[in-house]
Amino acid sequence: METTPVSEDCCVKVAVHVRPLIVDEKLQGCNDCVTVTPGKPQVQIGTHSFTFDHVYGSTTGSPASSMFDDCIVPLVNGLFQGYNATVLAYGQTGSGKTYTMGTGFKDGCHIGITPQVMNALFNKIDSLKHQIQFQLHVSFIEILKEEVHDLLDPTSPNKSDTASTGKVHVSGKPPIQIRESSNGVITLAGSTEVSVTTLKEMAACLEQGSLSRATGSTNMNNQSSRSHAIFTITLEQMPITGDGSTNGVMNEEYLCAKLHLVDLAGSERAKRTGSDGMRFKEGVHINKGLLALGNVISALGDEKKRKEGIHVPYRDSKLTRLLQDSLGGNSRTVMIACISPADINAEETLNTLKYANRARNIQNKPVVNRDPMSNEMLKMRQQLQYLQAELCARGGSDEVQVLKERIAWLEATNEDLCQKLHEYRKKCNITEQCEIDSRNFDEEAAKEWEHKLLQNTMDKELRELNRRLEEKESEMKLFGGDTVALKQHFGKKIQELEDEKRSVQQERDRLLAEIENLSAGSEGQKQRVQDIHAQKLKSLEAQILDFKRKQENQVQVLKLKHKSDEATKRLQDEIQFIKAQKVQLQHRIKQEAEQFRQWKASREKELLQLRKEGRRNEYERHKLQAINQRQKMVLQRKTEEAAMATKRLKELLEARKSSARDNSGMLLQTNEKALQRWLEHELEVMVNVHEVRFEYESQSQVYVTKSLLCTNTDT
Ligand SMILES: Nc1ncnc2c1ncn2[C@@H]1O[C@H](COP(=O)(O)OP(=O)(O)OP(=O)(O)O)[C@@H](O)[C@H]1O
Repeated sequence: METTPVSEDCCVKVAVHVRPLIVDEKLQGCNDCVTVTPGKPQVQIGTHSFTFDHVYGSTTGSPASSMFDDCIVPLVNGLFQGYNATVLAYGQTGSGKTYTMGTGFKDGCHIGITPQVMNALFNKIDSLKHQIQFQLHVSFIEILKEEVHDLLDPTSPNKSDTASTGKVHVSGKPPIQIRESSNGVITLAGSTEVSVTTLKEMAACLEQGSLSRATGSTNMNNQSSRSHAIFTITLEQMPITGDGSTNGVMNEEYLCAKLHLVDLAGSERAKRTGSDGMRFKEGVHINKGLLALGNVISALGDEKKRKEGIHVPYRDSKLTRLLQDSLGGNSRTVMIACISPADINAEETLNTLKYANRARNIQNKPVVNRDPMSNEMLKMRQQLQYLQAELCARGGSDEVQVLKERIAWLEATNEDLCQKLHEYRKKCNITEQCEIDSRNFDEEAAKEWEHKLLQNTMDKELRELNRRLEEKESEMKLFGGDTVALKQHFGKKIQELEDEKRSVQQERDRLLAEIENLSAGSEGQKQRVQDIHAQKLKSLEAQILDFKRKQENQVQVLKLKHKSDEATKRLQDEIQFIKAQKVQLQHRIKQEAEQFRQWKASREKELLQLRKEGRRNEYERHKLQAINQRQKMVLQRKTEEAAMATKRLKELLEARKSSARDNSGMLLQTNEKALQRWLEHELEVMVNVHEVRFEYESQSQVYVTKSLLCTNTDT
């Protein structure tokens, strides 16, 4: 989707929503510490005072019911004119963001901005459906611990059961990738875009996504959103022609706009939310994303820094990357800062107000989003109209033929463009289909596929640029030829006029000479000569008139030449622009190929490493096998020795029995001690053998696992 050139500069609008004290806060005996100046969009907290575009809630602020009409209706209307829009709810945990946005579907009850947007959208569509054909798509994603998850993934199980228990849950699909297209538009590869035709269908998407969203219980909110959620509505429109059909590929009125409804996770302090373990980790990610958002707002909100062209750190988090267009880009944006009036939250409330105050300085540049091919055609048509006007101004002359040829050529180009637009749309559909299919590939295949697709797209773009360049250059040649023809024509006319001027001067000289002679002649002769002179004067006057007309023609020709020079200049600029685009694209192709090469090289290095490890494990295994073999032999020997010793022991016992009375007690004692030492030694050897065997078996297990891994990666 391309956009028309700069349309308007507009600041991010900021509204504050002060929620009432909730039961928990009342039970803790909290006091209201936020004051709203009656009749003014002004908030005071302690010694600080802030002015915003609107302030809702509290006893003296505007009623929250007017928030939709004041802030959101202009954005919805803008969608129908092709302007992107964003509504962003920001604030500490438990301050009422989800309540305000209406993205927390609860017990079938819909309150908040999103359901109201859906109603307004369908009401407007209903009133325009006879003139315009609409197409609506919705997507719903969440950013959870720096991963983007699809909340409308039809393959993920229904989470309604877990949601009600307050347990954190996530979508089953792999995280979605953020991509930036050639014209800088941020897209989500692989997120579900549901086509909807009725309010009911859209509401069902909101419900499904809300139920799938990660929520969890903290000390500050028993149903706290643990992720940033973005509900996006895409509105495409195409006027219907008199015969009831849409204008299709020939239409330059095709518009497409997106509305992002963003419910951010709340900023929180682990101490106050009482979060530990998983909830603590979530909190860290939430705060990191919000910090990155704060840095972006600071960079954009500081006029001095902006003028100095300071780097805006959009790439520091997924959240800021996705909101790139909403903050400082192609979107009309409203930020709703949600605050709690309770004095225990005073510090967080002050921070939120400071944050929101900085956001007011952000300048966006929303533009009407049109189809690129339609734009190109619009330009061609304007050129055609200009040439037709030029043709009328020239009347019938030699150049008419040249212009007619150019018009025919332009019409042929126009047709060619229509055909290309048709093919382009078809390819887009195929690409979309391919993208859906590719979700099932494993990571490596997907990466290769993505690289090929990107290279193909960029090659196509390059071919298209070359084609346009050729076209413009041949057009330039035509203009060049045109200029030569004009010059020849102009030179010829000047020569003709010079000749005529000379002959008129000669005639005038001759007449003057005759007048001189006339004074010397008779009366009758005088009369005759006077008649002749009257006639000649008449014809001279006619010649002068003709001369004047030709001079006027000459002026016309000069004007045309001037216009032609301007058109040549324009073409030259266009050619320069296309050439610059071409260089950029070639650079990108090179960069992308280099990135892919590096990725491939690191992947191969990893494989090599794994193979090396495999070989090392194999060697270890052999070593352990040898040790084991040795230990087995020792064991065998010791077992034999043990058998021998047992035998000896038996014999000794026998001997002891038989000569108990005869032998002295001393000898028996010595034998028993030797036997005990031997038994201890045997025991130690057996323990050693057992340990070695255990080690061998566990190493074998590790080896088998790694070999399996290696085999999988090789395949
Ligand atoms: N304007 C309001 N009027 C009445 N109750 C409200 C209002 N705003 C919020 N609440 C209540 O306050 C509680 C917290 O609101 P909510 O869940 O919307 O906060 P949150 O900012 O989204 O929190 P988190 O960032 O933790 O998700 C809820 O019980 C909600 O019903």
